[in-house]
Amino acid sequence: MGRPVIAITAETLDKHKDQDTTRYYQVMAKYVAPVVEIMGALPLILPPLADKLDVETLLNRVDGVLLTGGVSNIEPSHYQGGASYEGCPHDPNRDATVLPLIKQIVAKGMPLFGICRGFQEMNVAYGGSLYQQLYKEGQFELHSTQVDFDSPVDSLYADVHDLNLNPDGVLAKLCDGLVQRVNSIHGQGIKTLGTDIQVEGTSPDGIVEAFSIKDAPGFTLGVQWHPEWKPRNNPMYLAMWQAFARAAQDYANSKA
Ligand SMILES: N[C@@H](CCC(=O)NCCCC(=O)O)C(=O)O
Repeated sequence: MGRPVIAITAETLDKHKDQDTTRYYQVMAKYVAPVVEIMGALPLILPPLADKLDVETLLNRVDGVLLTGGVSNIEPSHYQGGASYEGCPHDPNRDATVLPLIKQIVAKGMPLFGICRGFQEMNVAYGGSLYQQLYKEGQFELHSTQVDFDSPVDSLYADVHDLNLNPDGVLAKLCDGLVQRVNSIHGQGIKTLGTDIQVEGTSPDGIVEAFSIKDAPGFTLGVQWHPEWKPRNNPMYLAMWQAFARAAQDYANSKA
């Protein structure tokens, strides 16, 4: 059997405003590494081409999709969230590419794994909404809601709070113990849950940290933290990549 192919969503980086000749489509290497090194899959970087992307060909060729994290935030118009706060970074190309894809991936039974921005994209695609600035709510101090990317990476990505798992969920079945530790690098968070979403885990202050899609025909998992960060150092992080790998291999085999 061939190795599965995993599409990995990229984000837009414009070196010069309004000049798409100096545009980059980029993915941090930490998202590619577990796809290659743990999953043994072939990574395919998916540029945010919006309606220029041939979705039918994409969905016929790949065996799983990884929705990456990203500094930019989903435009609040996608979840009736009012105006953006001043200076909020956006990536409209990424929104226009990823949001319409999500339900199609799930409907095909194709494995889907969403991380941080990717997790938020899954919630919004299913009709949910986000807090634009978690720290302004005053009750979610557990989260590094004003992320300082200049701090040393090992402290930026350190596990900082508990995760309470839903004992009936798919994530709990992958883990040894119902309380885990996770890192936290996000300024936004789930306000209302989309439809057909099963909560898999929450932080002690009540933020939804992990979910799956109810009754999905294939593997689905979205998480607010970063399991791509040193996944071999945290048994739950590793188990999640291994579960995604098994699902993608099964999906690839089913097409053969
Ligand atoms: N912008 C959103 C999502 C947070 C997120 O994906 N952070 C990733 C940062 C870069 C990385 O390590 O990949 C929010 O702020 O909530």
